[in-house]
Amino acid sequence: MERIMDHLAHERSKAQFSVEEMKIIWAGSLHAFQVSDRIARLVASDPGFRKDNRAVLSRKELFKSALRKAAYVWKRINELALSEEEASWLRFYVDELAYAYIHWGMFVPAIKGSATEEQQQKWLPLANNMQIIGTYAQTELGHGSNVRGLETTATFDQETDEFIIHSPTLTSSKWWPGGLGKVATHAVVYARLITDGQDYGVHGFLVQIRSLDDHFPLPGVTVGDIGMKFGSGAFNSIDNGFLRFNHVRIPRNQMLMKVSRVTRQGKYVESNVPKQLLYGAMVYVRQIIVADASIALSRAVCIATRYSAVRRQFGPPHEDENGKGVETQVIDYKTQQSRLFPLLASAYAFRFVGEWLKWLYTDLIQKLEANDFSTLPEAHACTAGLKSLTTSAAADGIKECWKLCGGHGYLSSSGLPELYAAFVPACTYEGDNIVLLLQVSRFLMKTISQLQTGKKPIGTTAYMAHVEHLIQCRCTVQKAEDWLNPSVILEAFEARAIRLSVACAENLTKFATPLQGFSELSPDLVEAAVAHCQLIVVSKFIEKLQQNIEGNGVKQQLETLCNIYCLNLIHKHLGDFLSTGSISPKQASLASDQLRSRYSKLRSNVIALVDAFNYTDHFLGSVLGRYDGNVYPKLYEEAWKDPLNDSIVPDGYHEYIQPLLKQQLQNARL
Ligand SMILES: CCCCCCCCCCCCC/C=C/C(=O)SCCNC(=O)CCNC(=O)[C@H](O)C(C)(C)COP(=O)(O)OP(=O)(O)OC[C@H]1O[C@@H](n2cnc3c(N)ncnc32)[C@H](O)[C@@H]1OP(=O)(O)O
Ligand SMILES: Cc1cc2nc3c(=O)[nH]c(=O)nc-3n(C[C@H](O)[C@H](O)[C@H](O)COP(=O)(O)OP(=O)(O)OC[C@H]3O[C@@H](n4cnc5c(N)ncnc54)[C@H](O)[C@@H]3O)c2cc1C
Repeated sequence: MERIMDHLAHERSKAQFSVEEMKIIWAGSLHAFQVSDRIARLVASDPGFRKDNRAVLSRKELFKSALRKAAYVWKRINELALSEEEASWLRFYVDELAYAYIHWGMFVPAIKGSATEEQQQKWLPLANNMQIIGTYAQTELGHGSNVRGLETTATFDQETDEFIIHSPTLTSSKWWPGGLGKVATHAVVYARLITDGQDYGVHGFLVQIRSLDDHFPLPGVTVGDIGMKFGSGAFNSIDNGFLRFNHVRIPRNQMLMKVSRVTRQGKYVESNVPKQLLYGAMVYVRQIIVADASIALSRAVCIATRYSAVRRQFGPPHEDENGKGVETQVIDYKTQQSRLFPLLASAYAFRFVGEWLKWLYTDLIQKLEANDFSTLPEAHACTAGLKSLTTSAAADGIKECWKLCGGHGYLSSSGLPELYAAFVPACTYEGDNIVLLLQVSRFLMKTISQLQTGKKPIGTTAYMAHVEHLIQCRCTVQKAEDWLNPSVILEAFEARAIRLSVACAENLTKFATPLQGFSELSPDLVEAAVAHCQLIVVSKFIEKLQQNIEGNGVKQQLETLCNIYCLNLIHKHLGDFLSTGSISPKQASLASDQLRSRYSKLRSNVIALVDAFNYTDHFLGSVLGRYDGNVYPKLYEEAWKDPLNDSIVPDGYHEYIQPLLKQQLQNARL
């Protein structure tokens, strides 16, 4: 036991940089670090936020426990008079999915984004004080991705000045909204607006669905939970629900009227803001999900890295720091490094691109407030594309981390199965990842076609202005060290991205209609979108390194991580880089040499690099990822806690095992 604890301490002593300074870089600022650190400790030390029994709770117990915690969170927020920032850290570290995620993450933003000032003044105080609990009811049984295909109707009745909300078919039943099944009192419902017999497409409406007195559904409302979801714990603590309306009436002023409105006379009037602002809540949440992806991946990487340093298998006996003969730490196997270290690098890369995306979103909101809508298409493409790229990579990465931990990774107590089950739906919710990449490719094709009209591409597509150079340029790498030059890396990624996009644009012209071309070429378009999004991540990592980064050795570690992130992508997508002629086979081989050498350079710092995430043992929720590395005694202790070990002879022995054994005995005697 002592040896293992010493072992991680020894790993930490090998770090070549200031972990404390890196913690600040990871958090984003000294202030963010101090607040998050304080709240993380507060949560970890409060028995009311215990979560180690989640995997063995039944669905009903789990749901009730999530309700209890959500109420306790609210109580603590008020008792401690926490600021909005502190409150959101508290919800984050409690780490239990409940209705509050949708209430704060989607219901409130949807009101802020789509309601008029007057409507906000009425509804936001109620929502902010949790006097009403809201959900975001967009998806239906028959349609999720195709929002324009939603079937719920909101028909204006001029006589009573009301909308009649109705579910005309089974497939129009709302299906999936979180917090809807058993908790929400109100919902932002997306429905087709019909007035004067004309269908004006999908709009948002604020609908009360349950009584505020006894919590029963209001007349005409049928509502319930859609059932168990993948994995134990995870999303089963939340009540994703179904909802059907039978001619439910709401006042006209409960249509969210920022984008367009219906007058007392039933006239449909558009405002001067683009109709896409109706989808504003999705842009907001997609940006948050990119930050979630870096957190989910970094949690898994932290667990797998610490455990890989503790775990030993095979190898010529080494001497440890005390001169004892020991086997090889699995983290020293090159295969383990080549699977794990790129994930560590990705966690940092996603953190920085998430930080940038947050800035982009804030900038967008400021511009929208000034009636400048020019950056909306780019913000939509960036949030959609990066949500897709980072969640797919994080979900795959978490699964890889569990395999990196061998058999013990499969145990609930490793924390990895639940983390995976909780995170993998991020590839689907807030937009299926492929559907979102197709949105990016549509944006790219539009940008390319506009190049011919002389329109200058801006922001993340600015590189497209250099299309002629990027189509012809040749990568200058001659030796492995040349791959450490950021401008060489950037040019290779730009060349690959633009060549894939231009090839798609050229191929599209070969089809009878753009629609047909888009459909036939969609796999290629998705690849082009991935290449563009990876370029954004790479360029934002490189930009981060150009900032003033303080702290002993911190910048050097980030440079190594950036190199690993980029070179590993080249390695994984070699087909693209070679087929587009962005690099040569010889340069690809030099990139692999350099990648191997970066792994060796990173090795002594990896434990400190995961310590810099500053995750408490409570938040990690993993025996394998414990800070002290005291894995084996704790695994043994955890095993004893399983309810099956409550009795020595299991329940069912007398009914099912004993008769069997006795029967065999009788047979044997015969
Ligand atoms: C244990 C720890 C784990 C941590 C996990 C944290 C958990 C967090 C909590 C989890 C909460 C989950 C909550 C989930 C909620 C949901 O899922 S809500 C439902 C979300 N639904 C979707 O995302 C649907 C996806 N579909 C769409 O977004 C769109 O309908 C579409 C695909 C974009 C539509 O395509 P299309 O029909 O072709 O487009 P149009 O509708 O006609 O649009 C025309 C133009 O508008 C542009 N556009 C589209 N969307 C937006 C937008 N959001 N913003 C700005 N612009 C947009 C589009 O590109 C078109 O532009 P042009 O090409 O210029 O015409
Ligand atoms: C855990 C969870 C929580 C959720 N929470 C909410 C919520 O709070 N509120 C809410 O309204 N919704 C919620 N959703 C629903 C979610 O937003 C949708 O499931 C999501 O948008 C995907 O839509 P879909 O289910 O219709 O998938 P589909 O579109 O049916 O996807 C099925 C397959 O078809 C493919 N596909 C679809 N269209 C195309 C296309 N044009 N081109 C190529 N391939 C295509 C997809 O890639 C996918 O492989 C939640 C979902 C989950 C899993």
